Parts: sequence; structure tokens; C-alpha cells
Amino acid sequence: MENVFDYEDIQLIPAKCIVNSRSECDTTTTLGKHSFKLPVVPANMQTILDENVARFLAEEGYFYIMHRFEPETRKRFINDMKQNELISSISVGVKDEEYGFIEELKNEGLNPDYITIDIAHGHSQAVIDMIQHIKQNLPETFVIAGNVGTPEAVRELENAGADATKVGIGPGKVCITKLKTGFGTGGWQLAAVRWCAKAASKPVIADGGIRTHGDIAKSIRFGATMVMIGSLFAGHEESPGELIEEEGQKFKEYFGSASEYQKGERKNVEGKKMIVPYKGSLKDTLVEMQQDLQSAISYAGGTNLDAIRHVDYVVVKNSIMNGDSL
Ligand SMILES: NC(=O)C1=CN([C@@H]2O[C@H](COP(=O)(O)OP(=O)(O)OC[C@H]3O[C@@H](n4cnc5c(N)ncnc54)[C@H](OP(=O)(O)O)[C@@H]3O)[C@@H](O)[C@H]2O)C=CC1
Ligand SMILES: Nc1nc2c(ncn2[C@@H]2O[C@H](COP(=O)(O)O)[C@@H](O)[C@H]2O)c(=O)[nH]1
Repeated sequence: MENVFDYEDIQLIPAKCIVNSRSECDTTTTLGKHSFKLPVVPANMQTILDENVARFLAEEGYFYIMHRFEPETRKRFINDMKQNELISSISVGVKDEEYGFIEELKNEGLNPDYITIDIAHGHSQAVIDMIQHIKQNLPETFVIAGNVGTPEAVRELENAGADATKVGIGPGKVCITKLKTGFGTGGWQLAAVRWCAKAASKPVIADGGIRTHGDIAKSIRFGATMVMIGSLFAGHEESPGELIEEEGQKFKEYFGSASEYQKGERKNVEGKKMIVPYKGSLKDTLVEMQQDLQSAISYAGGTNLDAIRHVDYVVVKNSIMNGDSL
């Protein structure tokens, strides 16, 4: 791999503005049969969303992926969303019982609009088999498969039938995979997104390592159709994580899906728990994200996300913060 860099190392170069107001810039993105307000999806983690957050996102026109950590609720959830004419989007694993679950969905006529196969090491026969099983039983469902970090993996999962792949092994805020195993895309996630997106013939979702709203635009520039974000969405009033008060300050917990808090045991732990400052309303963050992305589109000299895909950039190794913080 040459030209390895991360979000921190890149600045996008402005082009001549063609709008009179940033409000003219359209942040809509399309994934499968549906379009969404933002190219952003909150991470399918238990401290990031629950059914209420999922319903709010769907009602407001944002993409969501429900997590898979309360498996017994998934059929009812799909049914509820369908009855309310909202998009249904769930996650599955690859263990034996998930095969039966997919067959039950078929037999009960419960076709989710989106299924995400949510596995740490997605470049595996287990994921290929699950993609094929879903496609055989629920051919209309859009399948997102991950996580991966190489072009070979993207091609194999696409060839197996995945409609999109999710890229990111270990760049997450509560991830310790890189420390425990020595593997991953942590520290070069943006370059990995570019590497994978060049090989992809279907959408790529960049997952993990987003620390500022500008990183969303950078992901789009380097080939992502959508960006999955955990830590920036943790800590909201609506976030399911526990609220903690320390010395008059409010915080909420955010833990990894492979942490011992999620697993309930200390086995193959590759995630940790942290607390993040309380951030107020999720809606306000989504609005700010949209405004910042509209502004990015204006700097790219266009009126929609496509403009960002073509801008020039410079690599300024670890220096863009210039000593500043947000
Ligand atoms: N994006 C990322 O960087 C990472 C994300 N995660 C998140 O943590 C959660 C748990 O993930 P995961 O442990 O995969 O899910 P599961 O605990 O559901 O494991 C899925 C299956 O894959 C096997 N498995 C897991 N990791 C490996 C591996 N490295 N090699 C071979 N087999 C493996 C497991 O067996 P066994 O446990 O016996 O090995 C199990 O049979 C997911 O939500 C995932 O997204 C976790 C780590 C990294
Ligand atoms: N290695 C691990 N990665 C994890 C775990 N739980 C979630 N994740 C990944 O992190 C992103 C979110 O990243 P962020 O930087 O936006 O906070 C999430 O979508 C997963 O892919 C874990 O326990 N270990």
C-alpha cells in the first residue's frame, strides 16, 4: 500500500462556489431503493440506538441500522416498522440460529428492506454463506456485509451477492482490536476506504474513526457512499447509554459491541467502555451535521454530494489541527 493517510492528514481544496446560500446544497444520498437526508448512519450498537431512536431516524428520513443484541425483538420490530410504513433495517450475525431466523422471516412474509451482516472479521466464508442464504430466502432485501479492510474482501462479498460492503477493522473509538491483535485499518482508515472503494462496484460504507463532521466529506471524497458513526452519536438525550453525573457534569456511557459489557463475559474482548460528555438533542446534532455537509458541498463548488467526490486534496501529515481543537 502506498499513500497511507487518515482523516487527520487530509485537507480538501476549495473550488469556486456556485450557490448563493449553503441551504441550496443537497446532502441526499441513495442506498438501494431509498434516498436519505444524509450519507450518515449511526452505528448499530446498543449504546447508540434503540427502537425509539430507530423509529425517529426513519420518520425523519435518515438511514438507520438496528443492532442485533436483542435478537428476540427483531421480528416484532420489522412488523411494527412495516405497519407504520417506515423503512425496516436490522442486523444479523452468522451463528447457526441466524439461518433459522432468516427462514422464519421468509415464511412469515417479513421482508426487511435492509439487512446488515455485522461481524468483526467479515472477509470469511461464514459471511459469504450468510449473504447467499439471505439472497436465496429474501431476494428483495438489500444486504450490507462487513466489516472488511481490503479490496479482495470487497470483491468476494460483492461476488457472493452483497449489495454494499462496510469498511473498517479497528478504527473505532471504543475499539481495541488494533491493540489486542495488531491488525486493522486504525490509523489509515481513510486510505483503506479509498483502497476498497476503488475495487468496489457497489456502495461502500466507511465505518469507524469519524471524529469531526469534516471527516464525513473526506469519506465521500475517497469513495464512500455512506458513513457509519458511533462516538459522535453517543451521549445524546435519546442515546440508550446510561446517564452518569460526576461533579455536576453529565456524561453517558458508550461501549464496544465486543466489550465485556456487551458480551457479559471476558472472552475474545476487542472493545472497551468509555463515558462521553452529554450532548443534548440528537436532532440538533443531525441538523448541524447537515449544515456542515452543505457547507462542504459549497466549498467543493457544487450543489450536491457528487461535487465532493471530485475535489482535489492535499496530504498534510498530522498537522491540520494546527494546535486547535473544536
Ligand atoms: N469493526 C470492527 O473493527 C469490529 C467490530 N466488532 C463488533 O463487535 C461485535 C461482535 O463481533 P463478532 O465477535 O464478530 O461477533 P460474534 O460474537 O457474533 O461472532 C460471530 C462468529 O464469528 C466468529 N468469529 C468472530 N471473530 C472471529 C475471527 N476473528 N475469526 C474467526 N471467527 C471469528 C465467532 O466465533 P468465536 O467467538 O468462537 O471466535 C462467532 O462464531 C459486532 O457487532 C462487530 O461489529 C468487533 C471487533 C472489531
Ligand atoms: N474493534 C471494535 N470495534 C467496534 C466495537 N464496537 C463497535 N465497533 C466498531 O466501531 C464503529 C464506531 O466507531 P466510532 O469511531 O465512530 O466510534 C462501529 O460502527 C463498529 O464498526 C468493538 O467492541 N470493537
